[in-house]
Amino acid sequence: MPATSSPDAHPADPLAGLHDALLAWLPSQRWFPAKGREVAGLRTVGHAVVSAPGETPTVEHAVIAVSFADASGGSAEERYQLVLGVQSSPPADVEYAVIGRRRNEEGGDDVVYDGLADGRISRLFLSLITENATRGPLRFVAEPGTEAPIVGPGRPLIGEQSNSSVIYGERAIMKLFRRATAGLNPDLELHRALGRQGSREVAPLLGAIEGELDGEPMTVAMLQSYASNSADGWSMAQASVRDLLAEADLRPDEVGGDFAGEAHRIGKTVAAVHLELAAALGTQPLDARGASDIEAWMLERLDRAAAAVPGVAEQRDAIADVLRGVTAAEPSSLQRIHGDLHLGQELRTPTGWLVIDFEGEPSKSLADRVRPDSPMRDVAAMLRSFDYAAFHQLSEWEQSADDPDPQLERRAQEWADRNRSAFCDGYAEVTGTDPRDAPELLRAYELDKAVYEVLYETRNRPSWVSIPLRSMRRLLTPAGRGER
Ligand SMILES: Nc1ncnc2c1ncn2[C@@H]1O[C@H](COP(=O)(O)OP(=O)(O)O)[C@@H](O)[C@H]1O
Ligand SMILES: O=P(O)(O)O[C@H]1O[C@H](CO)[C@@H](O[C@H]2O[C@H](CO)[C@@H](O)[C@H](O)[C@H]2O)[C@H](O)[C@H]1O
Repeated sequence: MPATSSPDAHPADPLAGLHDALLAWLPSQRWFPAKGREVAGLRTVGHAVVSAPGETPTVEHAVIAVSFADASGGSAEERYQLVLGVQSSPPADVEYAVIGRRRNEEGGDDVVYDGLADGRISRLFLSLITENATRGPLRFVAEPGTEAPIVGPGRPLIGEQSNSSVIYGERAIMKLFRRATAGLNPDLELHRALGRQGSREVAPLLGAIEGELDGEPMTVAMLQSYASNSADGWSMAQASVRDLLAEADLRPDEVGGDFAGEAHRIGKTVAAVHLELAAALGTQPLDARGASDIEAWMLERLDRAAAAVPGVAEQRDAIADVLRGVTAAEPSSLQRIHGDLHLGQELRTPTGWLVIDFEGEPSKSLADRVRPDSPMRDVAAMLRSFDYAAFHQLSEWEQSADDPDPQLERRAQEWADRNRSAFCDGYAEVTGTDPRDAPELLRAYELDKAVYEVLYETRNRPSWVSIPLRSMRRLLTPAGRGER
């Protein structure tokens, strides 16, 4: 069935003439997560003009609701934020971002385009933040006590992103949250809490844009200090694994580009963030009741993954047994955590590591993303990421080689073990608690993450799914239990 604009779109809907163009444009946007799903319709649920009368271009902020024909791949309807530039003839450098044309009040046509592509619009947003301005329902707020960045145009960040960011002259970075959700976005909330705690493990928050959805506050965007001259942990780890697989006769500690020193530092950084989050936002005991709630969420998501992926369904009962390890574990504590940690969420700066993107797993509801959880979830997610780094290279190598080499698989496993262990050592040094001392809890969280990843990869990057499937099998064997 072809996608149509919603029949209940109000004639006064300012985007009414643009629905079909938007429906054609959305699937080509990296941040639009529902690429494979059949779209049933679109309606505008929020709209405001942000530019002042007479300002060129006209800038609009909109929230659209996209509904899907098939609800089994996720929610039946998802809401997204748009910043739109509107001008009869916009400059040539935003041509690539054009969405479509819309009739204007004079009876002519305007071009409507993705506003973040236009340096004039990103400059306007930055100056409104520094002025603590209000435009319609949008409030632009500078973070108290921070130095105002020099106002200038931003350049859109090109790369793999769930949201959309613009960078201001290597000084600041603004992220527009694409998924529109009523409530305070945890990325903003936790950056604010950590910044006020004096954290050196996150980039300082410089400001935010706040709006409204369903009569509640909503986070539109977040501005923070830009760490220039930084590299992300995933790229660095990939370079290290590449060196190892090229020198298959050597051990991970013998080749150039050994990553264990960095893995140890990342462990210390994650531990410091956990201590700071606990100090800023408190802790609560992980008692029998809390553990049984966590077990119930894990089992629920296991069943969702099993319904979608046969490889998970086959192992469902064995996985469930491991997940029940959460209730068998010693009492510990719950607190706010990162929630979706991986090597790509760590930036190596000349002075240390920064943790970014505290939004939590993108497919979870806001209520689930802000729920206190065990810090073990983050630790387990990092351990998974070391596995990913090692085995992603191997699976690529295997796909291109005629004759798979078992020696390389052993080497990749050595790389993962060495770095997982260095990470845990670093974590234990700072918190005084070694994650490996709670092996059943750690294993349950690692397996829960692997199950999530199998579903994530099936929906987003099917050629990667063998990586978490391989780990899932390893975590179900007795040999996969030991961390040391
Ligand atoms: N403070 C920062 N300094 C430098 N680069 C950053 C900073 N924050 C984010 N980035 C870059 O932007 C990318 C996307 O940021 P992220 O917060 O992960 O966005 P998303 O939620 O869209 O995935 C990161 O991978 C990193 O390259
Ligand atoms: O970065 P996001 O918050 O959008 O997180 C999602 O995408 C991640 C991939 O970009 C995904 O992470 C998985 O792949 C990583 C390698 O690309 C690997 O390091 C992680 O360990 C693995 O989980 C993440 O799960 C997903 O929520």
